[in-house]
Order: sequence, then C-alpha cells, then structure tokens
Amino acid sequence: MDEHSPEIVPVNSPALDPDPDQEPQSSESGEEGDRGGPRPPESLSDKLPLPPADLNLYGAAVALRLLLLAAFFRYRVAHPARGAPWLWLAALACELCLALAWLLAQLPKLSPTSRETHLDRLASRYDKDARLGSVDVLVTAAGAGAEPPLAAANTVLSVLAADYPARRLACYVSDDGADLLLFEALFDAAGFARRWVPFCRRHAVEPRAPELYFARGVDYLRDKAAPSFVKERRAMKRAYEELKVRMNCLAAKARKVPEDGWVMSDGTPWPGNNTRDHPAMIQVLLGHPGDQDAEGNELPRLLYVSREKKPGFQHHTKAGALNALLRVSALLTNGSYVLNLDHDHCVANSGVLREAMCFLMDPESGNRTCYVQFPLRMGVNDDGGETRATRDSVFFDIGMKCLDGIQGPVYVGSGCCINRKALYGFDPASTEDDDGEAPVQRSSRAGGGSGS
Ligand SMILES: O=c1ccn([C@@H]2O[C@H](COP(=O)(O)OP(=O)(O)O[C@H]3O[C@H](CO)[C@@H](O)[C@H](O)[C@H]3O)[C@@H](O)[C@H]2O)c(=O)[nH]1
Ligand SMILES: [Mn+2]
Repeated sequence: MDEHSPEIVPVNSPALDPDPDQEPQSSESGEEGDRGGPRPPESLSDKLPLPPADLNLYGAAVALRLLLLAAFFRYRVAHPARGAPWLWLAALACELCLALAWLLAQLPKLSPTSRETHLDRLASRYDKDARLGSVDVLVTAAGAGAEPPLAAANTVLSVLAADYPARRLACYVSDDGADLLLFEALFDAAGFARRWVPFCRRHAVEPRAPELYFARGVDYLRDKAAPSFVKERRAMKRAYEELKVRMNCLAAKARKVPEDGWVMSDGTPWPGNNTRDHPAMIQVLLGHPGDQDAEGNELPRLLYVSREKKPGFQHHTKAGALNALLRVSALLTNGSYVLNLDHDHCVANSGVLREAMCFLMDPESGNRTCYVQFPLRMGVNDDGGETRATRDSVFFDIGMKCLDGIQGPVYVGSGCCINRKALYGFDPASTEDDDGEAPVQRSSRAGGGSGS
C-alpha cells in the first residue's frame, strides 16, 4: 500500500465497544433490575440443559471403574513382587500414568454442552442489520491445476449469497497456483453472482452453492411452488449449466499452455506465468463503486489474491495463504471477524454468519469468545441424522461438545469464524467501518487494491 492507504484508527467493533446509549429497544429487555437500574442485556445464546438421565449411566460407569481401579492399586501395593522390585516399580508407575490419563479424560466428559442461538435477539440488539460486525471470509485455493475451479466458484457463490448485510461481508480467495484459469473462473462466477444472489435472497433457497442446490431437485407440486418461482428456477438452472460449460471450456483450453505463457484479455502477460516466482496479485472482482446485483442492490465484495512467490522461500501452503489473506483483508476491509474456508467447503447454511455472531457479539460473553467453528462433517444429512457412523461422530458429538463444557473446543482447521482481535492479541487498526464509503472502494480507487 502507498501513501494513499486509508488512515488507521482504532477498531470499533460493536461487541468489543458496547455503547450504553445503544442498548436494544426490544420489549423483552425492558424490565428493571433489583435496584431499579437497567436489567443486564439478554444473552444471544443459551446452553441447552442435558437430561440428567443421559449422563447418569455414564457417571455410574465412571464410578464403578474408579472403584475397580482403587481395588487394583490396593492389590498391587499389598503384593509387591519381591523377586523383581524394579520391574514391579516400573509396572506400577506405568499403571499410575495410565490411570491418571484416564481420570483426566473423564473430567470434560462430565459436562457436555449443546447451545442454541437467539437470532431474533441478535437482530433487535444490533438494529436488524445495521450494527452487525463485518466479516472477511478467507478462501484458500491451490490453483485450478490441482483443484477444479467449479468447486471454488461454488464456495464463493455460497459466501456471496449468505444471509448477511452485503456491505459487511467480503470474500477473499487466495490462489496459490497463480492460475489464470481460476482467476477467469472467479471472474465469471462474480458475473453469475449478480443473478444468483438476488434469486437466493428472494426465494430463501438453501443451500446457496448452486451445484448443491440444483443437485437436490425440487418437487414443485408437493412444495406448492409459485409459477414465478418455477420459471425463475429453470432460468437460473440454465444459466448455471452455461456457467459450467464455460468453465469446462476454460479448463480444456488451460491444458495447453502457450509457449510464451498466458496473456490477459488486455494483451498484457499474466503475472503468474511462473508459478514459483511472481509478484503479488490482488484484483477486486466485486466491490467497485456502482457494482450491483441484477436488482440494483449492493453485493458483498469479492477479491482475488495470489501472494508473492520467490524460489527458495518456504511458503507454508494453506497456513501461509491464510496469513497473506489476513494481512490483505486487514488493509482493505478489516472485518472485525474472519471466517476461513477451504476451496471446496461451501457454506451449507446461509444463516451461519448470524449464528456465529450470536456468540462473538454477545454483550456479555462475546469479549471472551475467540472463535466459533462449523467443522466439515462427513456422512451427515441436512437434518443432522447420519448416513453412516464415522469416527467423526465420536470426535464432534462427544469430544468437542465436552471440551466446550470446559474451556472450549480445539480448532479443527476450517469453517472457523475468528475474532480478529483475538488473533492479533490487541485491537486491530481499522479504517472507517460503519458509515460512509467502504474501504475497499477507496483502496481500489487509489490504485492500491485493484489491478494485477
Ligand atoms: O499450497 C497450498 C496447498 C493447499 N492449499 C489449500 O489448503 C486447503 C486444504 O488443502 P487440501 O489439499 O484440500 O487438504 P485436505 O486434506 O483436503 O484438507 C484437510 O486437511 C487440512 C490439513 O491437512 C486442513 O487444513 C483442511 O481444512 C482439511 O479439510 C485447500 O483449500 C487448498 O486449496 C493452499 O492454499 N495452498
Ligand atoms: Mn481438501
């Protein structure tokens, strides 16, 4: 960034900087406290009580094992192996270690935690959408040579169509393959988003990744679909099929790399022709002033980023890409929260960002919440039922929920909405956030954020 970079001032995240003047006007929270003062704000999420019967049997099994363990150690100590004292001592030490490890593993399991969110309270506390925190979604891709560009396009479309205010949402795609094919695929997807996003919003379709949505099919008769919806869905499906055909054509073309490397549509050589040695590229695909969807509404921003590569440097694959995206997003939109996704991890539930905000922007616990994650689950149906039991179910439904009951679950690598302040360890610097011109538009106009 150059001297045109936006001025840096302290961030003003609504959750981190609660303003007493802006307490919710919700009637639910209008009661008075014991001393006549205002009642503390309502929590945006609750722990769901676990039926005691669910844990009693497990508790009884733990108690029985403890008794057996105590009896076992009593026997061990009372019957030392006189002929081999060191062997006996080593066996006892090992058994004690195992017993301690088992005991420690039982502690979190006594408080598994499920939670529910209150989206209505979130809406009333933050004036519907006006004061929701801004989110930067970071998508990592390794280039179309390694991964089908259609997967990244679907992920991006599901992010752009998420149920979140457009001016508070930005999507950054990192391309570690510096691949013109992926860039063109995303450019095409950005054009498709102008129709896809309003279609999803108007008809509240789920999921909002077109590949998943159209694969699901609709029973128009059973669902009593309106004729206008049927017509629009058909047109949308046709447009998506055309997008797929165009992407397949691009992929076929990309198989034969020209001798002098790729050339962009304006005649300049593609800067990423040497994938191991190229400058950083940042291109704003959506977010230029006046960028709107087909109905004239604002669209979330979409940016293509390919970090600088130099031979001899360790680039740390996905981790390095995420660090680069974190820095780029800090300069352009500086969302208070970041959500990281793999190139093929679509947003399956369009309300996911609001769900995350119920924890991250909670007036009481938000400041103590570092991240909220939505791990990818294999073999799980839309309704939460499982098509096949996997080892995942033990990890997610038992291990993670139990850890949530103590200090919180471990980070599982993607689908994680993180408080930027928690990542930095201090308040991130901010451009202006709430009103006025969007930072990315300023940057791109200043020549710093746009152009490859
Ligand atoms: O140089 C690289 C290589 C990979 N990626 C991206 O990193 C992500 C994960 O890589 P992938 O090859 O798909 O690994 P998987 O084994 O499928 O991913 C699982 O395992 C990874 C850790 O090994 C986790 O980070 C992922 O979230 C998890 O889905 C993908 O989006 C890639 O596009 C990059 O950005 N740069
Ligand atoms: Mn993968």
